[in-house]
Amino acid sequence: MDLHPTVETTAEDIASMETRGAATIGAAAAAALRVQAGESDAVTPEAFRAELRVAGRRLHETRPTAVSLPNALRYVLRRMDGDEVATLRASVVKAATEFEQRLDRAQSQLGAIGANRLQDGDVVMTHCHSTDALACVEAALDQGKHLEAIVKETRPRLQGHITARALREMGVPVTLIVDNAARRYLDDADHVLVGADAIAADGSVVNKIGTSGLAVNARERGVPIVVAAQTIKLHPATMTGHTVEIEMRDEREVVSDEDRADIGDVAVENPAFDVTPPRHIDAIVTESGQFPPESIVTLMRELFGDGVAEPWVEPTNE
Ligand SMILES: O=P(O)(O)OC[C@H]1O[C@H](OP(=O)(O)O)[C@H](O)[C@@H]1O
Repeated sequence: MDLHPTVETTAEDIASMETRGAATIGAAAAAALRVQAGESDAVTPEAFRAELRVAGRRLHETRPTAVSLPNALRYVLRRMDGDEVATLRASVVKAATEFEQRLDRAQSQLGAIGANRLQDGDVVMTHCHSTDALACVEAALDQGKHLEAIVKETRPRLQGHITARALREMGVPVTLIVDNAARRYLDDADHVLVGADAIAADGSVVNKIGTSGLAVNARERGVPIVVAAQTIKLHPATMTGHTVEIEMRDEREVVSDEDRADIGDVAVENPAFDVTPPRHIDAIVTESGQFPPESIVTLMRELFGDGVAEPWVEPTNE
């Protein structure tokens, strides 16, 4: 069975974080399935279905935390339908395209909702780089509000630099700070605005490592913490008690081989994400409205029912 090279390249780019950010990963995975379907030379429907499932599995095994990835694969693979290769192909291509359109639409709807929380003259503190969070800022700017930003650099991968550049391009004055300076600068901030990689049924938010400490400090300083997250970030399996796996990345992201040799024999840990409990979050902004974290489970039930299978398992009841 041949996987299209695009699937392999997409998977490698996701694993290396060349392609990163929860929504972007989901979109890239859907696009890779579209290529696999479009270019497949499978001659039987069974072979075609099997090929798409293998592609889904390859894409899914790249990074474990951002639930947008399995949610995207599930969206596309569950709509794979037909008795012939041609119809199966068309169904996957259609679903992948539809998924990408929904993602874009959801992000702009979410932006408009999030923008209502931001007042003219406000200062937002950001952590990492979130396209959902930036959509809120962009929508507020479109409403004519003036905003400023304090941007945490976000060790070890420095996604704060991406955020700083994006905000500067929007015309927002940016102050870039090291992560350790966050508490000091919280007194100058009106909001902490972050994205999410996964949201659990109890309203816990899994986001870039450092988010939970920032949220605790923000609470203590009285600065509201807002999470901008499309519903694709809702983690359906947490409704039935599953926990979210936290990705552990290579220690060389934290310390170079040279520095490592210099320091000597120590353990280095590099978790990519942490969990912020619902009590430290003021609101989760989605395209369906903004929710106190404790009530997000209602939205999850509405969207997913009582639970879901893995994306590559053929549905039995649809
Ligand atoms: O979907 P959007 O809002 O763009 O990004 C959501 C989240 O994805 C990122 O993870 P990473 O940099 O891929 O590890 C950050 O944790 C960010 O908050």
